[in-house]
Amino acid sequence: MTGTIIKSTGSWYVVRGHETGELYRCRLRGKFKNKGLKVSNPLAVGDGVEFDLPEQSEGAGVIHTIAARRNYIIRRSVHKSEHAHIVAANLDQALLVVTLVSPATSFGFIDRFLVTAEAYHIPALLIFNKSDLYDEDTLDYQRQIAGMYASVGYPSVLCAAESGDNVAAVAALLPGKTSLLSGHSGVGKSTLINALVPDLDLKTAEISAFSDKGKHTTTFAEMLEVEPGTYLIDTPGIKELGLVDVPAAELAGYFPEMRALLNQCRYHNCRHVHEPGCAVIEAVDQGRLAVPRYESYVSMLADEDNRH
Ligand SMILES: Nc1nc2c(ncn2[C@@H]2O[C@H](COP(=O)(O)OP(=O)(O)OP(=O)(O)O)[C@@H](O)[C@H]2O)c(=O)[nH]1
Ligand SMILES: [Zn+2]
Repeated sequence: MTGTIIKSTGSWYVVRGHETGELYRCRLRGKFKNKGLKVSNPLAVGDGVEFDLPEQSEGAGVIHTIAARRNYIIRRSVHKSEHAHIVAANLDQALLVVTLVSPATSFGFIDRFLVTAEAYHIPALLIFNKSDLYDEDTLDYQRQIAGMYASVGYPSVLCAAESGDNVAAVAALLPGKTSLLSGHSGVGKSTLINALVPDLDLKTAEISAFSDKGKHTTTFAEMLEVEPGTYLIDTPGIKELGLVDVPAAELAGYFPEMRALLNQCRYHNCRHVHEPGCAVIEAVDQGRLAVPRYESYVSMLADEDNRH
C-alpha cells in the first residue's frame, strides 16, 4: 500500500493510506539511510511511503520504501555536534502571513523568506492579514506592495482571519496541496488556521488518540489535515525554514527579477552594489526593479559577508 506520513514521533509514524483513506500506525523496517543527507531522521511528515500490513502485527504497518522527495525543508541543530533534521517533505507551496499594522512585517523579513523558498524550490505566496485594521492609505499601500510582489512572481491574498473576511480566498489555495504556513508571532497565524480548518481540535485529537494509544510520546512533527490530501504545516517563522547559508555569489539568483539580468552585467562576478556597468543597478535607477527588493538584497549580502 502507499500513503503519506502525517505525523512522526521519531519511532512511530501515522500514515494516511492512499488506497483506503484510512490511518495506519507504522514503523520503519530496519535501518534506513538518507543518501548523501546528514540528517537525524530518515522520514518526515509529507514523505510518500510504501508499507505492508503483516499478519500478527495487530494492524501496525511496516514501511519499506520512501518515495523520492520533490523538496524538503531542514532545521539545523543548535548544537553543532547534532545532525540537522528534516522538518517536512514534498511541499507544494509556502504561505507567509504578514501584516502592515499591529505589527508591521518588514520587507527584510518577507524577502528573506522568499529567498529561502526559492532556495528550497517551493513556490511562495503572501497572505496580508488584519485587513480590518487598514485605513484607506494603508489599503492603497497594500495594493502597491501586493503589485510589486505579484510582478516578481509572488501572488498574495488580503484577508481578515478574525472576522473571516476573504478567508475563502486563502482556503481556495489549499485543496490537494501541502502548504507551509509561516509568519512572525502575532500576525494571526493561529487565528487563520482555526478559520481554515473546521473542527481543528477534533481532528488533532483523533490523530493523537490513534497514534499514541495511551502511551506518552513526543510528537516531532505533525501536519494538520484539512482533509485527506490537503495539509497545512504550521511553523513559527523563518528560523524553521532555516535560511540556508546562501553564498553571496548566488544570492541575486534567488531574486527572480534579478536572475534575468545577471548575464548582462559588465563583470561576470558583479555583486551589484557599486560595480560599473551593472545591469541590476541600472534597472533600479530606471525604476524597473523595486527599491525595497534591491535594499533587501544589499542587506542580505552584507549579512552574508559578516558571517564569513
Ligand atoms: N484586528 C484583527 N486582529 C486579528 C486578526 N487575526 C488575528 N488577530 C489578532 O491578532 C492576535 C494574534 O493572533 P494569533 O492568531 O494568536 O497570532 P499568531 O501568529 O498565531 O501568533 P503566535 O501564536 O504568537 O505565533 C490575536 O489577538 C488575534 O485576535 C484579524 O484579522 N484582525
Ligand atoms: Zn551587476
